[in-house]
Amino acid sequence: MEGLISLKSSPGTSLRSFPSFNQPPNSFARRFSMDLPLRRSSFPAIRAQQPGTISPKEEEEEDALKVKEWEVGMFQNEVAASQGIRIRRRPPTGPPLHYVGPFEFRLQNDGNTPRDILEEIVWHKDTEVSQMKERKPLATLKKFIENAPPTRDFVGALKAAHSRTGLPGLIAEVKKASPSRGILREDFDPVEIARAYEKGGAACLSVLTDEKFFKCPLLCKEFVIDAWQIYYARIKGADAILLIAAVLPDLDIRYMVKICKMLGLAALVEVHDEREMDRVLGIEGIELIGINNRNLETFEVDISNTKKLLEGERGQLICQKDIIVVGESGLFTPDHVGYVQEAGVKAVLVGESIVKQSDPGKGITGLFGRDISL
Ligand SMILES: O=C(O)c1ccccc1NCC(=O)[C@H](O)[C@H](O)COP(=O)(O)O
Repeated sequence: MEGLISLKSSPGTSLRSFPSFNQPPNSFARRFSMDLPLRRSSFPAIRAQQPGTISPKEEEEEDALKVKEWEVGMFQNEVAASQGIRIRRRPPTGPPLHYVGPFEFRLQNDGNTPRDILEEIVWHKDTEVSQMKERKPLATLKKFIENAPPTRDFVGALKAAHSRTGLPGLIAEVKKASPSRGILREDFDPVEIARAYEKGGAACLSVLTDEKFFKCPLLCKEFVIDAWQIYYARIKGADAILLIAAVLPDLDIRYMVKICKMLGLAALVEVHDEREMDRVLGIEGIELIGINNRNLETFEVDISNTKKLLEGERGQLICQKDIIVVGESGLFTPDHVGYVQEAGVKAVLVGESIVKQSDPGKGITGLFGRDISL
């Protein structure tokens, strides 16, 4: 699965070959009719496994909301915009990334050109997922899942690390490069780095999900835009998956969280500002919230963002709901870790500061100011 490690455009493929090229925008109707059953009664598996997570009244309200959205024919971008989401989904004409021959080109305009890196990533992901779904339809993935080994307890591993060390449980990120920082490590051996993290005391790993060599539970760090990706991550060995509130409307998050539960995956729901935090706190069944200190549209990093989002009523609600908060991005020193811990996080997700070290395991000791493997 392509993730943060390989955020490159696919090699010169013509937009004509993309199956979704001529399809209408990703309306809820089209997407849910393809990926997920709509009606309440068509969710027996989810309901059977999740007794009591949602009251009948809430279910009715949820269904009414869905039907309403279908009736008024709201497209996903409109629903998303109404929730303050600035990221738009890929338009049917797609981004003008590929030109076919010297004489064919498309005029760029605001509607068919991504506004920022996150939007570009999401649009690219849309074409990539469409292609992958053609090769491996959902029905095929479901058959694999029937025989897949059980998932490891991602949230449990973070809690255990926190109680063992008194420090935030570490999700150590294996990444070669990032859009904001470029190449982080030339001699990139993901298996070796992950082993060093494990030895250095990481509770969990954030990594591409096609490797199965580690005891630590794995977070599939992806730009999830389609439920298909969750099934795919599960068969590739993920124990948890990232859902980004800046990209996904509430309804998508709700359904995706349910799918994660059904598949035994933890969902790390990532927020960056107060509005996203409030949206996510309004969704039932969320166990893990990541506060990203990096603005994914501007790349600005500010670790005081974690503190800001955990102050006052939001922090109290998070405690009441027993949600584990993960402080993400821009953590380089024991002071940084102490600062976000003081703000209320019980786990941290760290990439750059440890992946760049010649011994990433020792990088963890440097980050926490002591050996956390003991
Ligand atoms: O890191 C980026 O440049 C980036 C750009 C666009 C979308 C996501 C991006 N990064 C994801 C992350 O937030 C970080 O990989 C993760 O939180 C670790 O951050 P750090 O410790 O600062 O490497």
